[in-house]
Amino acid sequence: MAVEEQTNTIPLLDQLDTKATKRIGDITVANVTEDLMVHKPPISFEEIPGPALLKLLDKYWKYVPLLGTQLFRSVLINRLTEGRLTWNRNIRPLKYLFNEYGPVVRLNGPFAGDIVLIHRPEHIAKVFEEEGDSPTRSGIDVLQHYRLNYRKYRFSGPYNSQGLQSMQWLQTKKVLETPIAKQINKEFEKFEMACDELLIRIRQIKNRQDEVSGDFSNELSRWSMECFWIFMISKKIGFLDSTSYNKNSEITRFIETLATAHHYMSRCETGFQFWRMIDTPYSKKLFSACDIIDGIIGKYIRNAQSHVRNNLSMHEDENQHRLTILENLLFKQRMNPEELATLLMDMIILGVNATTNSQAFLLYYLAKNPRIQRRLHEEVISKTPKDHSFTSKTFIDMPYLNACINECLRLRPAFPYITRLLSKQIILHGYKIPKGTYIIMANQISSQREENFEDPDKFKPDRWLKSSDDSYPQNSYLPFGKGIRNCIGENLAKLEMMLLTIKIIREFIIEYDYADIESRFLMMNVPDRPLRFRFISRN
Ligand code: HEM
Repeated sequence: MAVEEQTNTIPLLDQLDTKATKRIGDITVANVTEDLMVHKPPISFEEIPGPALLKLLDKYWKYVPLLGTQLFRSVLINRLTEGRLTWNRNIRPLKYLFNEYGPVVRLNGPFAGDIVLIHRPEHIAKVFEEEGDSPTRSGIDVLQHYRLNYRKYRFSGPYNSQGLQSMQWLQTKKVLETPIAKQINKEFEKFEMACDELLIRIRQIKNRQDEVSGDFSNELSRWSMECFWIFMISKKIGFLDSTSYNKNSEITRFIETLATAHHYMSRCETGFQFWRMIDTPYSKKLFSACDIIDGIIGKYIRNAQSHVRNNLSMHEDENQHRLTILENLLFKQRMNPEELATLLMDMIILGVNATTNSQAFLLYYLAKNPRIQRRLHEEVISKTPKDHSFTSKTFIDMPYLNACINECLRLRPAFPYITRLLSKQIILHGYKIPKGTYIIMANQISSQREENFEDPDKFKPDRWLKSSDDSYPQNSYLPFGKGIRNCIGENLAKLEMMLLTIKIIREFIIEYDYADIESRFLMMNVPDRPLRFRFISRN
């Protein structure tokens, strides 16, 4: 019998030997002996509850898909929720499905493979246990389309990679661990400078009531982009320099184009996907934004190529420590420039944007919780006095700051779902789930369920300070994913967020006076209102 089947063995109640008992605390329980165990065969895939199959193509027009392709094929929100939910681009439809059908929900794909939605930590654990050594995740199909069909690239990026490409990428990712850690440590000073520049900018742009304008997210975007390039090429590009705000500057164009690309990527992925057949107004806008981003990225790649050719003799180990991450990818990992361009674009459109939005939510939660902000300020001034020189060790000794970031990512993980394509059959909750099924792990839902986190809707950083005995169930909180396809930028993103938060809190009290900011799902959680924070000087 398969191992999976044995683990689903349960005793039948009417076969319990009630005389043979033992005590656990105040409770008397019947002993269950091996010979009383019965083996329940797994339940077939077809029996997993879920909304009924939609076969008729014409009905399809009524429905709006939620996520990228895999979901597009199946999630027909309006029908699935029997009209009770309108298309609002957030996580509620999935919550509804779990409430309606239980912890394992199957969505039949009228056009392609089925999808299974899960949220329980033990089910998520099982998927990761069985993910194999080259897991595949659902990618951003419209970006894949752009690369493979429009640009005729060979490779569609790490978020999409499968098969051999996936193996190559995972190899590269492993080798990069040490250079990435070194790079983050080495460039502290520059990361600090980027944060200081954002503070200067805040002082300049806030009005007489200390309020910044609605497009403060644009400033955060410049800051996280500056940090990203420091990380990649060890240089400050100047995203926050006053000259770069000029309407015609390349930097302004880059930032605006990034926002455009994000907007239309989300439109293309979540609307009806005509772009698969013909160029649509949205896909045209997305592709021309991607062309601009690709062009700028290409320039950095060419600079790195000529820098290495001109300045370094490439005798392997000798010069390894002098290579930037970008140069390392090009010359040590021998990534071809096309592949590198796709990697950088994904990192920018997804990773840099994720950092921007996570930082925005963090500032919002601090503004809405003045007591928490006060306590954080106390930790900040005691651990990082004015002349403090920052190193990666600074943050280890700041449990409350860490707790605030964890709590923000619990409530607003940048990516509310993690996906995997099953590489083999598994049993979940007694159901047999075949190889090739897409599993959607609703990370945001599991980190907001009462059984995993007490008072789940409240911003309570204290919960992260408890001893490990009281902590949350494993796999109920995975903002950076898990396993070998986890986020490569986790340490960078956390460092950026910590450094900027320290600097802001040291200088300002943050306030926010308007309606609550919720999240909107634009392929990631994005604040649904302008970030009109007040930054009140502490002096
Ligand atoms: C707060 C910020 C960020 C969050 C919350 C975040 C979250 C995630 C998540 C959930 C995944 C999928 C993991 C999985 O499937 O198991 C991921 C993948 C990835 N992230 Fe991030 N990310 C962030 C910032 C960044 C940054 C700044 C970079 C670039 C330096 C980056 C680069 C990547 C890459 C390349 C992958 C694909 C890894 C692979 O397929 O092996 N991320 N990220």
